[in-house]
Amino acid sequence: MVFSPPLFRGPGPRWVLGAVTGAVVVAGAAAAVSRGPAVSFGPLGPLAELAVRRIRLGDQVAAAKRSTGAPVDDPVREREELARVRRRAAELGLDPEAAARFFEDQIEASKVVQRGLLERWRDHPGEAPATCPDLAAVRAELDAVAQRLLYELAATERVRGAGPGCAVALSGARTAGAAVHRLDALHREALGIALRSVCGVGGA
Ligand SMILES: C=C(O[C@@H]1C=C(C(=O)O)C=C[C@H]1O)C(=O)O
Repeated sequence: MVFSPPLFRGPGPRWVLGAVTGAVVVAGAAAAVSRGPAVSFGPLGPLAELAVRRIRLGDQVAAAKRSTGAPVDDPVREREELARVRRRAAELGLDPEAAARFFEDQIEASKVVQRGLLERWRDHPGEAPATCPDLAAVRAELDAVAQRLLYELAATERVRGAGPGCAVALSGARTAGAAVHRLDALHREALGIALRSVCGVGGA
């Protein structure tokens, strides 16, 4: 289910706009939770959904690394991913460097989640997952999500260039994504990092 409010461009005090948007978002998200299916809010909703999906995959990466003892940081893998992002962004008519900066945020968000969870599981071993995901399989999923994120960046170029309208749309999408997926403080922090440059990621 997708809510698609128009971008607000009219005059009027910003706080009224923010309050109304916030109320609509929370009400919409709460209704969606009660009905169960995934929901995305507004024109940037799908992008926020994908960012949440990628952050959630960080949980599985952390579980895999907890079992194997592999470090959170893998600079070689990061470089490979960013090179691929630059290449594919250019194919889609996006600014490769801006797209790479957006993905640096996705990577940072994942590492914040991984470090947070590994610390939590070290201090409370009873909360640690019993299973050990296959890191290669999780990485294949991360790659698939990356491609979808790039498509969304391309599809939302106009919205992301809409100045204050972008900030309003992003706030709604982020709030709805966090509420619908019931993100805890750690994952909300990660979502903030993942989406912080959305309104500044330009096209070619
Ligand atoms: C997700 C991983 O952990 C880190 C985060 C990465 C990412 O978000 O793409 C890539 C490499 C690691 O620095 C991983 O090792 O695959």
